[in-house]
Amino acid sequence: MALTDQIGCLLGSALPWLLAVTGVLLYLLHKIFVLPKKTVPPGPSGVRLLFDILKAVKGGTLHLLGEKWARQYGEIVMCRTIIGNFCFLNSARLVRQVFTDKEIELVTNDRPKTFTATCVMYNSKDVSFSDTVTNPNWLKMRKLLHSTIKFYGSGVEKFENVMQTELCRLTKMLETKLKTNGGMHHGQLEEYCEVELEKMISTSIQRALAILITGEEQNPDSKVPQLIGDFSLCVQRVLSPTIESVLLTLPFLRFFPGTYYKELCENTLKCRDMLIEEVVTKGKAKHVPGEPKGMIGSLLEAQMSNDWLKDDHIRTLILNIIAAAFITSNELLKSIFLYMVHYPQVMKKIQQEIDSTVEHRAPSLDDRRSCPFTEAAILEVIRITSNVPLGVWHETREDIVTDGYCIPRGTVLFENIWWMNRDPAAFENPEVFRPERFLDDEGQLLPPTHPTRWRFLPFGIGKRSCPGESFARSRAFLYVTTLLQQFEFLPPVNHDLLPLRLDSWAEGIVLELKPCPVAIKRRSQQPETS
Ligand code: HEM
Repeated sequence: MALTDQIGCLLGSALPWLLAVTGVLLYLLHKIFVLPKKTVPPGPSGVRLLFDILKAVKGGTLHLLGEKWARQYGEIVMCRTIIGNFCFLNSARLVRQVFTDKEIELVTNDRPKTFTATCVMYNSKDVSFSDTVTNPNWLKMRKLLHSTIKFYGSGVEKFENVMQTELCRLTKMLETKLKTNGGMHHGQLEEYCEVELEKMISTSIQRALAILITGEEQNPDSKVPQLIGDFSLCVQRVLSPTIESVLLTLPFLRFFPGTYYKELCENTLKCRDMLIEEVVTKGKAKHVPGEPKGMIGSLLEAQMSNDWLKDDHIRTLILNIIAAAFITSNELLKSIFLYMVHYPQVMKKIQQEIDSTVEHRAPSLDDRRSCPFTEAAILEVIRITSNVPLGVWHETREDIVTDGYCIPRGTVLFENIWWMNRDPAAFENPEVFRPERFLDDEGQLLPPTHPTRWRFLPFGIGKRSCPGESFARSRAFLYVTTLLQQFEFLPPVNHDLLPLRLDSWAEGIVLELKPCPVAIKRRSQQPETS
């Protein structure tokens, strides 16, 4: 055999070995020099992990598990399981970086697939639970939703008038209740009575929302306020992590006779369709071009100049606004008044501020500037209750690298609002209810650029941040000032006062305060009603 043939033969038989060794070497080099830059974030692992997650989802305590892991692993926590990857973002710095960094924001702001979007939101045609992939009109819809809420949400005369009229109705109703139910309180005959906080607040918000959306006064037989409450409650149930995860995995259960899932889905769709009929179909029939009434009117007006805006889009926009505005505001207001009962000294300070600035007239949104303590108290309730504890979940569309860690494509991202508001590195003595933490030395509200406010992200940040922040805070201000101007909120006499304990709030994407009776009493220096 010629020498060249022998070399060829030798090389031929050694080639696979050469390739294998080179491959291993390249892999090791890659592992040593490239992979460290793409290290997966720290986090729990092992056989118990999936069990712990499922148990927390079932018990509605995923935010508490997130808190435990944040304490254990730090700013970023990754859980890799056979059902998917979950990543907890545990600081404002990191949340800002992941959701607003120009290099990655386009791939960190999608939503994971949900049963709610598919089933309730007409096959993902909405804003809250869809994204640019599932809904090609998402960006245009989000802008429209923002302008609709903004126009009706803050500083606008119409919003203020509607809220003041509704609050006047609510205070009159409470006065009538006081007159008819007056009784003994602390040994003295006084006009006080017990009210069910949740009923009082939710009925009032339902009415106000009905007027803002339809642009019409609601006569006593209008079905809209009740439907707003019923639909929102159904969405809150479907969206609870337990139900949502079961229905997402086994969607056929919604057709399974005799199950809670079937009943819940049927009720949700029934309420949705009745609400759409009352608001959108009837609103369309009454709409006069050029004379829009309410939010539905302005959406119908926008439809005339936007070919892409179909009826399904208008329906989902209305459903998104109703569910988001009702559930969150309802929970926030209930929590605020419960905190007032537990912290009478804070209630008194708010009342003093109202007495000295608003005096006897009806509070207005302009008064926000001269009532910094009230504004701070509202922010402090938002902080301490963190009632949207893990935000609305995001999903990564591609692998991303942040802080040197690699978060793979398809990972569900949780903005760990619950922990961020409890992190002692962000808020001193976080477990203490102290509105002053949002005030400067002169008693003025800290500006949004101040480090304390910068670390406070209860409404999210970036492309998916809550478009209803201003709406929610303006509305809370009008409720708090109007009711505290006229009433004291006290512990109930015939029931125990609901304690400020973790288990006083039930699970959900928005934590829900349990039934909470409180007593009210007319303030001794009675301001005039408007
Ligand atoms: C205390 C009151 C509220 C809180 C704490 C709150 C909080 C949040 C949070 C954390 C998100 C998710 C942000 C993200 O994905 O990064 C969100 C989204 C949203 N909120 Fe709010 N919210 C409140 C009130 C409202 C109100 C009153 C409205 C409507 C008028 C509203 C409408 C929405 C909508 C439509 C989204 C989805 C936005 C999107 O997916 O692009 N929210 N909210």
